[in-house]
Amino acid sequence: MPVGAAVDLVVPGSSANLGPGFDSVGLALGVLDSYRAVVREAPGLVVDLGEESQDVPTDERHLVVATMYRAWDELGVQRPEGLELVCRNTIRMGRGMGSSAAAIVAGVALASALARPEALEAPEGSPIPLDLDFVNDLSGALEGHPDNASASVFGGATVSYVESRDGERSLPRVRTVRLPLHPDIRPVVFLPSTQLPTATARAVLPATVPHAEAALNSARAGLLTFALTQDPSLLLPATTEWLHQEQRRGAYPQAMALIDALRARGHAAVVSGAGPSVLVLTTTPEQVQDPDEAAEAWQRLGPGIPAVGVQAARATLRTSLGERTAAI
Ligand SMILES: Nc1ncnc2c1ncn2[C@@H]1O[C@H](COP(=O)(O)OP(=O)(O)OP(=O)(O)O)[C@@H](O)[C@H]1O
Ligand SMILES: N[C@@H](CCO)C(=O)O
Repeated sequence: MPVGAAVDLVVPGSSANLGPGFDSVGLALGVLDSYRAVVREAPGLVVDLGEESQDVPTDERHLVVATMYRAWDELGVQRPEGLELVCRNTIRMGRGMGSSAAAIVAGVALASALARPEALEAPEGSPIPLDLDFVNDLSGALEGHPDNASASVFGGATVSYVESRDGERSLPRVRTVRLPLHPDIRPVVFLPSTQLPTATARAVLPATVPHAEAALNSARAGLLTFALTQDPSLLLPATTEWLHQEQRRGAYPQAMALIDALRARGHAAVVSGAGPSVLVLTTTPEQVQDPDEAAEAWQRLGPGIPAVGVQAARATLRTSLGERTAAI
């Protein structure tokens, strides 16, 4: 990989599950992480977390760096001796806003983009095309479930499924379709101050569910795609589910209390991903307020739904990352 190759990248966070679409349905959210990766002549790794940095390692264990190394291995590309990664993160970690999936998507996309000649030769600031299917496949495999990653890759609302585990490929193949979202749907997110690691939330899930409950869930998952695309008035019944929220209630009791209160008022409230954020899908966002503001300090966001996902461009090294990524 040539010294001087440089890529700027922006990737949205996401919500996952949306009720019955456990591990399959994703929704991109307008909360963005930005990265700059530069191949340096000086050997070694430099990770710049910025002033708002969250608590993550700055060596090869950094999730974006570790993913870049993994993606280069997968692509058969040799790692550069010198690498600088600048991170400007606004997706809060451990909240169910898809931070780890966005970091993995960023890592795969940065590695792919740096391996292309455009990363060195294209005019500064020009877009670098990405093989989004490759980014989606590897990101879903590394994350362990494709829902958040697919939304960060493609933007909008996504439904993902694994096509085969037949052993012909080293990775299962993730297939993703984008739903043509009804234009009136708006997300409202209630962000808590506390974190819940996804691994903890997954550890409390049962190994099996009764067949009758799986059948109920599958009906609502089908209804969810109709409500999201055709008829948002069905979002309340379409976001009822049987696979994960009740089973995790003990892991995020405040989130479930807020969801119960919002749903009792007719709002389609669900746990966002593995929690503990709460997502409400609505056509009347101004009517969605915390019914019990005293109970927990929720930060209310109206992030919008980006129509595109991860984007890369030849870095403009004279410009700071924040100024640059605003323009990608
Ligand atoms: N942008 C990032 N940069 C570096 N490491 C990250 C980043 N995002 C997540 N991580 C790592 O992943 C861990 C949190 O991941 P986790 O999956 O628990 O939360 P999440 O991705 O925010 O939530 P969810 O997957 O439910 O949406 C962090 O503790 C950190 O180690
Ligand atoms: N579908 C995942 C999303 C969190 O990463 C879960 O609920 O565990």
